Amino acid sequence: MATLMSGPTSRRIRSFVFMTTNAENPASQSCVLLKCAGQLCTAMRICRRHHCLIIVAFGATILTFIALYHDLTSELVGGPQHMAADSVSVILGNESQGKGSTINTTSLRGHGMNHLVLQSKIPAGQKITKVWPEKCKARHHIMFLKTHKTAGSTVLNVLYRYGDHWNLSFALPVHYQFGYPSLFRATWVKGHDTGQRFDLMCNHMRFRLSEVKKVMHPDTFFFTILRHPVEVAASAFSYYKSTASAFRNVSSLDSFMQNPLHFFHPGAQGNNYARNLMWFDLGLDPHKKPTQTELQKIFTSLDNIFGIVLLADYFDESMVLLRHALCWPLDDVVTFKLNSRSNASMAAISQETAVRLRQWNSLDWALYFHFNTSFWHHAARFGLARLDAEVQELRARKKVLAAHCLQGSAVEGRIINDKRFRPFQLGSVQILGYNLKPGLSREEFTRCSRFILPELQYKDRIYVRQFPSKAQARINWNHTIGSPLRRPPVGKAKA
Ligand SMILES: Nc1ncnc2c1ncn2[C@@H]1O[C@H](COP(=O)(O)OS(=O)(=O)O)[C@@H](OP(=O)(O)O)[C@H]1O
Repeated sequence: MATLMSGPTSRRIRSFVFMTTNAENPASQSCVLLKCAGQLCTAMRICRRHHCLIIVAFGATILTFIALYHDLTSELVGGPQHMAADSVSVILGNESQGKGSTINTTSLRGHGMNHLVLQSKIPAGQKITKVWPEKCKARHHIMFLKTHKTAGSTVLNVLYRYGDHWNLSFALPVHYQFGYPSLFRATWVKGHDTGQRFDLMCNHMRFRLSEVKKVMHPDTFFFTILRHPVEVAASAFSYYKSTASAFRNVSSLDSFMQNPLHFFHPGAQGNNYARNLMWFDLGLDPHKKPTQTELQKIFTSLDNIFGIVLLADYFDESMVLLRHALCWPLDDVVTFKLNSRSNASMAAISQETAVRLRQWNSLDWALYFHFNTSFWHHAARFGLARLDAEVQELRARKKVLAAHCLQGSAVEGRIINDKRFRPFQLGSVQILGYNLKPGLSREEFTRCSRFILPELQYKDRIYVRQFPSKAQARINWNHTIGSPLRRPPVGKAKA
């Protein structure tokens, strides 16, 4: 995060000084100088907070001095140090138009190396008009509505890692899930009877706002994720083939869509997975077709509840917008794709079936259409060029992390050596997971494992942290998917 403290000072060298704060260490503030000469900008940490205030107080003269002698100054104020800010966006304006018209995002990263942490080309004829973002505070009160088959497990991993790191409290289900497919009830949250309000909530549920509010803080930020309904239907068909009664006696999605009403009986076991699944998960009535006016009312109400609705189909863009909405560092939304099907488990969808699926899931289609539009409005407000630049940066970091942590790409469960990283398998569909690179140090193994730990294992880990006295009784330590990464020392956990 950065707060602009002072503007340009000289014609030859344009400089900005701004404060940075570090989401990982809010107490550490420092002062960063962004110096642009010609088309090249460099950013560096120049001093700590109190020096920054002095610099700002004395204004342009000192600033220019620093800009010219920044190497020397850097040495004087303590030499190379770890950069506190994680990213700074520079908004560029067209000189002739005067106002900012182009947006460019650059990344300000420290590696504990020398002072040079950012280099960015500024196109000819443009000038810096603003340094972004404005001051913001990382959100720690969050409710993620995890819809089914929409990349929710990957988002969940982001939240688990974040909450784990900051020791935040999670609203966890008393049993396996929050009573799904029934509408959510606050009494299904473990510890609700203590009157505790939780920081994070993110497990599958059928959404009911009034009940969720009972266990969450009043300033909770709500978000969810949707996916193209044809993709959701295809994923749900293979995953819930034996769970949904509508799918059980049909060989393929094509055959199902030839005559869905022959197989589908509303309300029959598991059939929430077979039609308008996202609509259902949002707590809406799948048996009643709303009028246009009712539909608009529903959308307005959802718009008011959810601060952002992500799209699995634009996952990286979603992560960037999310991290800005939450005021989190970019590194916190770096992910590996979790819970994906193997190629062998995927069947091609014919054009004809895709059209039928859209009609069959018309409520999901209406939802997706509405939130796809609002997503891109959100993206446009953020700035498409800025978004694109940050998406590239996110992908680059993902690549570096993968090269560091992973042994190859995602593989079938049976090929995963360490049982703790095997994802839950349902029916005959193959769900992929990862092997970690051999030879990682203990710290690196722990760090890397957080990114690939499947949902159930991570939930158990958090459960152990949050309810140490209950954990041993609840968790089957020898279970292939249930054992946590580090078993608590014998004798510490009480039944
Ligand atoms: N990062 C990213 N980008 C795009 N798509 C992704 C991503 N992560 C997961 N996925 C896909 O999401 C599907 C699994 O969704 P969920 O994790 O929500 O499933 S579940 O309801 O929790 O079982 C599953 O889809 P299918 O492979 O089509 O089944 C995953 O491949």
